[in-house]
Amino acid sequence: MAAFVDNRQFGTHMNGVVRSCGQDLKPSLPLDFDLDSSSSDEDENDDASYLKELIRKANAETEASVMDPRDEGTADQWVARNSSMVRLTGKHPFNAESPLPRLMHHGFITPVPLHYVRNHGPVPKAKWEDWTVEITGLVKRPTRFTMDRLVLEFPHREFPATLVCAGNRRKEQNMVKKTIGFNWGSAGTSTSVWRGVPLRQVLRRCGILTRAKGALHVCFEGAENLPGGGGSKYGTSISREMAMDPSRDIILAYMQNGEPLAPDHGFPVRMIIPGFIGGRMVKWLKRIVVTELECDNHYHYKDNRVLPSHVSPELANEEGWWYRPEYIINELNINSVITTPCHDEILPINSWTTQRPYVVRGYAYSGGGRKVTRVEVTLDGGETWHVCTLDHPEKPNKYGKYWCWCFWSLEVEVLDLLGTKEIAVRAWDEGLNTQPENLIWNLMMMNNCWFRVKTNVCKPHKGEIGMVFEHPTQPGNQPGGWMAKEKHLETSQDPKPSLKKSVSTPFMNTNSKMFSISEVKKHSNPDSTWIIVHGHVYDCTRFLKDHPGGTDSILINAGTDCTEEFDAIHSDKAKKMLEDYRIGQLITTGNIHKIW
Ligand code: HEM
Repeated sequence: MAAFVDNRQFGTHMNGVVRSCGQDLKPSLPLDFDLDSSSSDEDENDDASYLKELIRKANAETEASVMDPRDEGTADQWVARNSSMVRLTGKHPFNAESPLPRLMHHGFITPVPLHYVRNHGPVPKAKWEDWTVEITGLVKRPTRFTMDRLVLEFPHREFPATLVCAGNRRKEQNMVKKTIGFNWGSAGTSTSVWRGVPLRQVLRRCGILTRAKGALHVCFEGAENLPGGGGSKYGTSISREMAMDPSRDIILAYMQNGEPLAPDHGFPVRMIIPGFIGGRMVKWLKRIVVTELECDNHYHYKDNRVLPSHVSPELANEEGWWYRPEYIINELNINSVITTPCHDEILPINSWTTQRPYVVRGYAYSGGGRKVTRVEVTLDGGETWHVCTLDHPEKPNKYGKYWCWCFWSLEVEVLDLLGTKEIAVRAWDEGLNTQPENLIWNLMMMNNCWFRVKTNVCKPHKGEIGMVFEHPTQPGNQPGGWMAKEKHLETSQDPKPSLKKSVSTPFMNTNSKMFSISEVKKHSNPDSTWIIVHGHVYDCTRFLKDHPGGTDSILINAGTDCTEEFDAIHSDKAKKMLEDYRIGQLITTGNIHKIW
């Protein structure tokens, strides 16, 4: 296998289109650049035909990206997206996951338009030829690389890696008690073939200083022009040990599934840190700073942490929980999900279906390169477990690390399914980590309890019986899932006011001025911004500049009823804050809108 891959075939990019620039492009290299040391141990497991085949398969069944009318009027109206993606934070910013069956249909490599997206703000309008990545801080040779220099001066690495948002499966947490995050279902994960230049080689080229000289952390800074949130850019850091560890395959990626990155995935360049949570893989990468201290960006501290269950946002602020290093999340935890049966699937019970086994299927992943070694399914609440068949389509790297999800399956007799109330799955990795039986609630993320699918008897047709399967939740504000039903049962039997009512009582404010919808519609600009939530009218004008979700996300809803979106996105704290902005109530054709 070639130790050094000539990148000149890649050429120059213009607005995401590859333009070959031939052999005459020979950028000058620094005098002390050591070609050999930067390439010899990195490229051994690049297997061109294996990667080509993965990419071919991923792109064989096209999944279109189109201009989505939902983006009209937002800063992202120029970004093409797949219309099946489930939007989790309203129109803007774009946070979305694929419907789970659609994601699974494509198997190992996810087509780019179906890859989950986590954006904190508008997508930067980047141009390949203008973009630079600056390497600075505790390095001997601070350098600003153009994209062409990055591509041409370093050997590339290319391999498949699964990305997971640390919030994957968060809606289950939110059903127990609202966290400060929005409702990810179980498709907050996807796999691509990524190509990029190794971070450690870039840092070595720039002469990263020694630990003794204080070079302990490597900070990544993106270009997002972010609203509120205490900082205008997304940023985070990892330790020097991780950044320089050759076994971790950390790259500055510029291609995904054989194409330049899509705007939503960080065009022209982003970090890929295999085995880590997506939140450390900064998109639209602008700067890498080597420092003595961890990155001081708002998102580095106030996001991507698992705090003890009793810690509320207020306590986290008062007692400084955000800043305790032991609660940071870097590597993914072990997780698995049942994908077949899918939610609402019906299995008719008849002489044909009972003659053959039903195949239960799903995905599993773990962090830090740890291989998933076992997946087990129980049909009796954990009394007995069936060991599933595993399919690991990836080749581990030369250090034995696994960066991708795997798939599992188990043949089950239909009559056994008929006798059960629940199918549950748990996975194990080579560190013998496994998933907890019950959800361990925390303020933010990393839910990995057993994934449970409930079964119920139903009548698919007259005179026929069948089984219907129910997943715990559905993503975003989509209704459905057994957790919602159980919560409803709990609250309807509870004589005390429900959580939702007790914490979301903007209505203690006795202002009862009445407004017609046409009056509200007039206030849809930055000078006067009104919204309707649950039949109440709010004037958000003075809050626009402070809104953690950005000015745009409120402005595009100004003058309208955005109850569904507001509820889907916000924490109880945010709902309480709304109280301060209430100015009255909505009149609907003579009736007062029903409250809550
Ligand atoms: C006065 C009205 C509003 C208040 C007080 C408010 C408050 C907040 C707060 C506190 C957050 C941080 C996350 C949390 O604690 O839940 C947030 C985030 C956010 N809000 Fe609002 N919000 C308001 C209106 C809106 C509206 C009308 C929309 C659009 C429907 C919206 C969309 C968002 C989005 C997209 C985020 C970012 C979620 C993320 O990326 O994590 N907000 N808001």
